[in-house]
Amino acid sequence: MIPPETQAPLLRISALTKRFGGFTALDNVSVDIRPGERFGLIGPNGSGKTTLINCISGAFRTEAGTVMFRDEDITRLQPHMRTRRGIARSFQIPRPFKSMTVAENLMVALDFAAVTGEIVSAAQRRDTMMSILTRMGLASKANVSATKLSQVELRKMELARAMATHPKLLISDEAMAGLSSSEVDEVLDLLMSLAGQDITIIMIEHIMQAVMRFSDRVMCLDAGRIIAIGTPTEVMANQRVQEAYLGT
Ligand SMILES: Nc1ncnc2c1ncn2[C@@H]1O[C@H](COP(=O)(O)OP(=O)(O)OP(=O)(O)O)[C@@H](O)[C@H]1O
Repeated sequence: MIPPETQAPLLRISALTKRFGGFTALDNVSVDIRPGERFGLIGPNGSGKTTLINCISGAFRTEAGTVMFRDEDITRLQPHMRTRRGIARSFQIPRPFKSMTVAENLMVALDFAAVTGEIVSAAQRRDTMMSILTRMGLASKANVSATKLSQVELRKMELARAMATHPKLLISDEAMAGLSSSEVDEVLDLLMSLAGQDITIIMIEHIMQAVMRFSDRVMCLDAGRIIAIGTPTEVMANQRVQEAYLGT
């Protein structure tokens, strides 16, 4: 087996800088993320976490630096093309189509993800949809209106929609915010099981215990810069992290 640190990175971010007018939200950020890694991204409010994932997903153009994904330079690629390459993102606040059932919501995501020219029968699409819902523990909710879902079910559906694009890299943006501790465990278990299935996951999370349990490595941003990167234990013990993030 190839040791993880010698594998080619799935995602390589090099010297990335993002400015909003005169304000620098990301300042010369470089990091490699390995295939299969569970990567926690932390930092205080306004430190640049969302900006970084917007630069990875393509929502933001960058001023300088490059984003390489599976050895391809995707820095200038449109967001939907990055989705097709295998980058998916779940949003902190799920916005399902309220007039639709869970199954219909997922079908929309599957349609979006469909490769142009690929012929997939309705039965195949339905099978794919049901297998994703089963993986997410939502099979019994397939025909339920999205408006009837609980908060934790909505978060799972948001992850299911991201999974519909068959990602190699899944970026989970605060999927656990506002959930009870048992619900946090449910979503964490789900993300763990996805990570065990050939999916690399970047998890943005403010719930420290979840980050600690989930991550192989953690990176902490502060004011747009990386102040620490390493194992969860190393990062939590880092004095700059404690000062910046934990306010101690
Ligand atoms: N579209 C934008 N226009 C102007 N400034 C922005 C924009 N998006 C983010 N910023 C600024 O960039 C900085 C980083 O914001 P970002 O949302 O990336 O932080 P964050 O670490 O995700 O914070 P939080 O934990 O609160 O979500 C903040 O000062 C924010 O105000």
